[in-house]
Amino acid sequence: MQEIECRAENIVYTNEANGFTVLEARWGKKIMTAVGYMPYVAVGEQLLLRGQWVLHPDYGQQFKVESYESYKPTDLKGIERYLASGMIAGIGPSTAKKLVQHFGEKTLDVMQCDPDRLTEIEGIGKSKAEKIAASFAKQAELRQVMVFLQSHGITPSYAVKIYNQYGTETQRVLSENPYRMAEDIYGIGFKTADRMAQSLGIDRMSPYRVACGTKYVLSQASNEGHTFLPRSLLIEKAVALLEVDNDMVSSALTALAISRDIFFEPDQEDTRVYLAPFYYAETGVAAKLYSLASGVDVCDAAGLEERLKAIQKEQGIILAEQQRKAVITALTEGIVVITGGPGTGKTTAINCIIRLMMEQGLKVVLTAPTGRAAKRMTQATGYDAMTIHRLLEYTFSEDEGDSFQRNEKKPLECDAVIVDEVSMVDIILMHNLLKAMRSGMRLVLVGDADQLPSVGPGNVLRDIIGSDIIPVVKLEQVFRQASHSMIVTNAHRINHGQMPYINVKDGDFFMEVKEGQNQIMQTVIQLCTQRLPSYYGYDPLKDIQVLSPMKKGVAGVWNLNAQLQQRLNPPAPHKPERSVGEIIFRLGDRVMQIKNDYNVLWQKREGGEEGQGVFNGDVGYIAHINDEEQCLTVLFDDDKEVVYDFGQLDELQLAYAISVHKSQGSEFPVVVMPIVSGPPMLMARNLLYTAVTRAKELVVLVGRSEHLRSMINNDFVVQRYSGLKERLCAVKAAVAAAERL
Ligand SMILES: Nc1ncnc2c1ncn2[C@@H]1O[C@H](COP(=O)(O)OP(=O)(O)OP(=O)(O)O)[C@@H](O)[C@H]1O
Repeated sequence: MQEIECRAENIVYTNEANGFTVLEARWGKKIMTAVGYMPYVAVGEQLLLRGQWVLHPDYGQQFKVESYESYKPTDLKGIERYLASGMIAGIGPSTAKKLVQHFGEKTLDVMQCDPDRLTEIEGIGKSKAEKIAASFAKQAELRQVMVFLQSHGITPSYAVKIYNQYGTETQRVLSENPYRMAEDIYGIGFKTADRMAQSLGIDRMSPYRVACGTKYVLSQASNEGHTFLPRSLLIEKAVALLEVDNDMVSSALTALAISRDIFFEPDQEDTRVYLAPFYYAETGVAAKLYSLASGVDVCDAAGLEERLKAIQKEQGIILAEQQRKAVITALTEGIVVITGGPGTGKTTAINCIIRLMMEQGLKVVLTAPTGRAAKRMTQATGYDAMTIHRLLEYTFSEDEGDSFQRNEKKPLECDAVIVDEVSMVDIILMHNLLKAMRSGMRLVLVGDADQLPSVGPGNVLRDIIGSDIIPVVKLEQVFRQASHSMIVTNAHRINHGQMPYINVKDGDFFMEVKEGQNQIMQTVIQLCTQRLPSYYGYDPLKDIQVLSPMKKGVAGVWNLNAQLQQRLNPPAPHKPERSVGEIIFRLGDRVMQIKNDYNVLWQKREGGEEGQGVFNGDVGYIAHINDEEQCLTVLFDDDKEVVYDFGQLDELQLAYAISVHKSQGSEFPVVVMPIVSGPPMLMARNLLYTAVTRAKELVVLVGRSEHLRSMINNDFVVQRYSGLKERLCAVKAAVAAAERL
């Protein structure tokens, strides 16, 4: 790393949101360009830059800044340029000149220590002098905050987030308690805060550190799908993370319970410890499900049977017994869960439910957890379906964070809600949905309980089914029985622990037997780049999706993406690129949004219609990369453009290959999947089942048959700590006990 002392001469570009700056600086007799995160630097300031020289293909030699310090200018010219730059409110070029002529090298000292004297200059009255002094003090403070944060190991890009959060209070707040950052600022975790705390000399045994670290362990557990942790496991993990003893963690738990940050729940084996949001969500979901299940006006069942017969006749179908039961239950009970694998007639049942409900004069809304699932629901039913977030009128604001406008105070204006793909709904989202439902409304939950569970915490669908409290109808007969297609048949075989039928002549389900990860990876690449496009005419960028069980390794998502990118979208002089860590984003790349961002704006290419929200799992293509404006545009759904600031690129990933987990809720014409050996908790039946059910036209597996067999035999479902099932049973028992009194 090199150090350079220079003076900022011209700010070419600065991104207000993240502080990324391009500036020209005087370095000895030369003018040089420096780029990097240098928030709040002003023209005229002296800079100490640390970083290295790089050669940019278009802009030539530049100094890439990793950290920096800035100081007030000291020479007359520098002072004048600084004041004239517009950074200080109330001073323009002519006032700057007058100030420097009058006060000379003492100008900035006067502004700082004796601002009343500014009135000696013609045109500056008392109030203007005060305004100038305040603005100058703010600049000085910014410099100080940046120095403070960087000296404690915080990078400049994080420093901007921190300053945006705490403003002038930054130094005070963080000196007292750096762990607040982990709670208050998205993207800053316990570990960053802990590093800063160490650097500030905060005692490793401080109770606040232990409490913060313990909460961090619980929130990490929620990222793995748990709504709680058993107390002894939590203590073990917190002790390992914090390197403190058991008693300290126990005391922290007591303090956190008193402040209601966490909740304890007795259990036969071990006390369960919940972070407050998951405790409220789980108890709320159990109570509301129970009340919805028992509080509906019963429709006339005999009349319904007659009407359903008429609908079947009209539509030329005869519902199977279970489908009929599902439809009638949806109208006669407050809640019904309809579950079944692909082609078992769930959508057909939904269509009959909608018809019957509408005939009964009920207002029905259709919803699903992702944009893609909602779109499919619209196509399959002919009625508008929207995401649960849109239905609940989600908003985000800096002050209040996430919130839903539809809630217990302003419930949904309908009589029935039908939710598809409910296996993807986590406990928090379910809670928000139920909060917006009045008692007496009907709820129809439709999904496939054998798919991978939701990415977010909880095991909502499986717990509801397992509780035996809510009516469940399981559809088992497969209708989309395929004389021509093996995909549905094989999905069911896999789900029942049987080997799929593979390589049937003229079929759509193949396996290429290959040994070793390298051969497997090479075959996947050949299939995507040559054989499937030339044999079947598939477009490798649009139609084929590689799904890998794992991220790391030769046949993992990361390597496959790099290899496929190299072949399908190689570098070229006319294709701009932007690298983020190890990933290179190039014009034309297939990319995927990897977190829900409900606030990001999109605009339609045709017609300019605007809207908000891009969702985890949405796939698009890079349409522009603009180095000057530091942004990249992705085209989703062929016409929706979303502009990402370079600082936001952690929301995107290459998507030639994606993980099976990320593919949930999506469908693709062709799925290619490497079958390799791996940890049993990953290489399991439900992962294979989820992958195979994503394909509409063709499945190609590549690997060893033994690994395929062991995946199918492995019906291990990763255990999630979730208490919804017991809670539902407990609510029922409590109500029964109350009724006996
Ligand atoms: N009772 C029935 N008799 C005959 N065909 C049926 C019946 N129910 C459904 N089908 C047909 O079976 C096929 C699959 O049905 P449907 O789309 O309702 O299933 P699904 O469970 O929603 O499938 P997926 O989850 O894969 O979308 C459709 O072509 C549908 O018309």
